[in-house]
Amino acid sequence: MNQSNHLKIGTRDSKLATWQAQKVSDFLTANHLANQLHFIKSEGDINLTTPLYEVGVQGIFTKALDIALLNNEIDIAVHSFKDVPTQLAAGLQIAAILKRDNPLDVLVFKNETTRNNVANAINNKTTQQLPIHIATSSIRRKAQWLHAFPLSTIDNIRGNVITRIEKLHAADWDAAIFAAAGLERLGLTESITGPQLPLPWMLPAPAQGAMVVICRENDEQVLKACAGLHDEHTAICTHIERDFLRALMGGCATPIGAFAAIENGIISFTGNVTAIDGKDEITVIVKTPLEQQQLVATEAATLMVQKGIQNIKIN
Ligand SMILES: NCc1[nH]cc(CCC(=O)O)c1CC(=O)O
Repeated sequence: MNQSNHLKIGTRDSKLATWQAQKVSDFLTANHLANQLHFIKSEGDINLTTPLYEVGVQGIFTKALDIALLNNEIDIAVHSFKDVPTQLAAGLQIAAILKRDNPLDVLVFKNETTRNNVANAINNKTTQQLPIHIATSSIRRKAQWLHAFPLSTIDNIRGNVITRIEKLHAADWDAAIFAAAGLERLGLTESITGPQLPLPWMLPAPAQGAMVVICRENDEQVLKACAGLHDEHTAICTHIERDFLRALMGGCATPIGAFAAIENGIISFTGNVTAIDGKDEITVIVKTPLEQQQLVATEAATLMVQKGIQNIKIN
């Protein structure tokens, strides 16, 4: 069959990336737009041993798909928005930002007893006394975790979501941190992963829980095809979070948390920077009417500077 008129959806071949690409594919199919998935390996998947923050370059998950788009090998790239560098590659644009799923981080435990001990320490505000051994390679998660649980030991863990669950059960860590959205998309409930504990006090990565569709600039066919996937409130919130990140000059490897939500026409934004040793942190909150969305990120970044962000050790 000649498939040259099919829209080609590029994706990494991890289960999560494939699930996300399939969601876009299903939408297009439901709208009678012929499409097919096209699998591409990324540097971020190939090098599994180096902690992400040491890899340094931005966009290790997105670069291979950017190149495939620019070379016309694919027409659409689907990503977790939090993995996309704040500066898109020249010649590319966002076609749609999907309605955000659960933005929280979740701790997955090997056993129930440790989960209960951690939950109790959080409820009773005695986290300062609880030593625990956890795994994450995100310096944002590491920093915020150490701030709450200073007696913890933290090890790096790499690999896709499924690999990390397997590593947790094979190693001697008590728990590992995941994005709830990733677990939920893959149907990884507690019966599969082991006991879970959502961490509402941990401020997510900018754009966590949201998916983005990227295409070539002015590709009217794709822009039109994907318009129905777009969620305006998610777009406003994630743009604020990413503008805040950009204003503080953070890449994917910075201990910066940011989350915005819109309720009754009011944007509530929280931004956080935590030192990598967990000792110092600064949190800012900005609330403005929806009409003033353009001001939020700059105002929050300015507050960060006023509160002394330059004294926080972030690398
Ligand atoms: N760093 C990889 C990554 N990128 C996006 C998600 C989850 C989905 C999302 O946040 O939209 C994950 C897995 C994780 O952090 O556990």
